[in-house]
Amino acid sequence: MSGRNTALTPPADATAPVRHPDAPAPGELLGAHYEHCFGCGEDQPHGLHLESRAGEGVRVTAEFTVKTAHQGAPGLAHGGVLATALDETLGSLNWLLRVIAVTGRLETDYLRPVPVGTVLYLEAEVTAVAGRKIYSTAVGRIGGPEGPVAVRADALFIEVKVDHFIENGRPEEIRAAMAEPDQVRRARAFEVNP
Ligand SMILES: CCCCC/C=C\C/C=C\C/C=C\C/C=C\CCCC(=O)SCCNC(=O)CCNC(=O)[C@H](O)C(C)(C)COP(=O)(O)OP(=O)(O)OC[C@H]1O[C@@H](n2cnc3c(N)ncnc32)[C@H](O)[C@@H]1OP(=O)(O)O
Repeated sequence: MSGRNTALTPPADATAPVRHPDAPAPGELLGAHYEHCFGCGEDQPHGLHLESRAGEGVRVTAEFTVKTAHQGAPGLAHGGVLATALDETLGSLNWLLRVIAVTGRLETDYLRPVPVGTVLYLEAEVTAVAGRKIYSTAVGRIGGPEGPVAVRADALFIEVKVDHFIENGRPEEIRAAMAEPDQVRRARAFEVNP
């Protein structure tokens, strides 16, 4: 094995990301894109209830509190749960670009154990865009927003059309989401994974 996968290195013709003019203002909470989302959904009892906030440029911050339900080893967060928190934070960057995109690749480094009860302070930014490919990176700190880095990730998101969700999602949930009377909530439900 020889280090990072080259699929996460932007190609030579990649460009700097551009914050959409209608992106939420820095400091604004982004809210859940779908109430049943495992990462951010407020009506998802098993979820992480991660809250992301717009930053400057194409950056976001988020906080995730590690609960007893998130354990892998006794008293420590499960690595897959931490990967989910990183994925969700990285996914919320798409809101600032105003594109719909799904995770194609997510590469995670675990640098320090994360005990139950910890608040993980996450920051993510888009580093480059090449056609449908969105390159991004994230860190998760413990002890405070300036604390030591416990986890980090690099990711490649791929832009998709809303049809991606309608064609691939289970009909029951698609119908329920389409029936949502609030237009904004209905649109946001299809921003990420079914
Ligand atoms: C209607 C509303 C409008 C408003 C929208 C506004 C804002 C949206 C904002 C906010 C979102 C908010 C919050 C998000 C929160 C959470 C995030 C969680 C995200 C997830 O948890 S999401 C679930 C897991 N995710 C999947 O469920 C994907 C399954 N997968 C597929 O559905 C396909 O696999 C797909 C679509 C990815 C690609 O398929 P495809 O046929 O469309 O495209 P294709 O294969 O041609 O790839 C095109 C180029 O990407 C390269 N590429 C592709 N995959 C790669 C990989 N893995 N590694 C390296 N490179 C890869 C190719 O090499 C090619 O590169 P090149 O063009 O250079 O050749």
